[in-house]
Amino acid sequence: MITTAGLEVVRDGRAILHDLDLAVPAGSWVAVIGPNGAGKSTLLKALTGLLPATGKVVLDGRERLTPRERARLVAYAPQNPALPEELTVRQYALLGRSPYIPYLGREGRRDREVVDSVLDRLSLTPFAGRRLGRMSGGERQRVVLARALAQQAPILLLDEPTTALDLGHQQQVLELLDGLRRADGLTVVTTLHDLTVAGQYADSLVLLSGGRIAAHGPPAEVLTAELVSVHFGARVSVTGGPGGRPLLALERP
Ligand SMILES: Nc1ncnc2c1ncn2[C@@H]1O[C@H](COP(=O)(O)OP(=O)(O)OP(=O)(O)O)[C@@H](O)[C@H]1O
Repeated sequence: MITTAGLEVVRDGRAILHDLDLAVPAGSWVAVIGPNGAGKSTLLKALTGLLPATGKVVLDGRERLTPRERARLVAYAPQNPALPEELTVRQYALLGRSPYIPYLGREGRRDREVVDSVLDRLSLTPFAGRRLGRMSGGERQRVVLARALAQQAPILLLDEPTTALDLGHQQQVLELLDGLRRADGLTVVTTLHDLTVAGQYADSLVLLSGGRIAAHGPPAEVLTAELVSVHFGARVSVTGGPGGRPLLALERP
């Protein structure tokens, strides 16, 4: 569903991503992990076409897409988007329907139904009429996700979708994403800082370090104490959890 070949991003004269070759199969969930500054957010932005990059990015077999085609194919939720404070939750989520609304047209019944359903699934219905400037950090993060999900695109690129969420809402969002990809065959790429969570939900992990792929594979192959020590400088113990998926715990030095 997503492939890159020789993907390179240079910003302010400095190479941020180097020669990345990636393949994300349709219907899979790939988590991009790595230390701060490794290039995770940059990779997601390059996949959306938001950043100038060299090399190839092929989405659903296509290298060239109009903005409208791209918006129907890829939904992207950035880490900390600037939100228009005066818009209500519902108005903001409706922006996700823009690729389906004719030029100079208005949203229709189907658009409103999709948005209502997404707000419901993210427990945002009680906030539908509330302005974004009056929402908490975690509530705003769920609204950003609601807009991305309302887009109903087959590829979801989510940058740290759960950082501001409490444990219950983290689980709700992660289970919702997992359910969507199983039911609708969505392809999901997320950056995630919580390595155990990444290993619990993703089919495969891409470990980025210094803008290069340091490891790529199933969670048990990437989440080893050695790789975590080398690339994060952290000491952890790794045990096998349900389904052989690794559980990591910090160890005091
Ligand atoms: N607009 C920019 N101009 C120049 N350099 C940038 C820009 N944005 C990010 N960078 C640099 O690119 C590198 C990768 O940044 P990126 O945000 O992709 O890292 P990340 O892996 O997502 O980090 P984090 O875990 O801290 O979110 C960093 O060294 C950062 O300083």
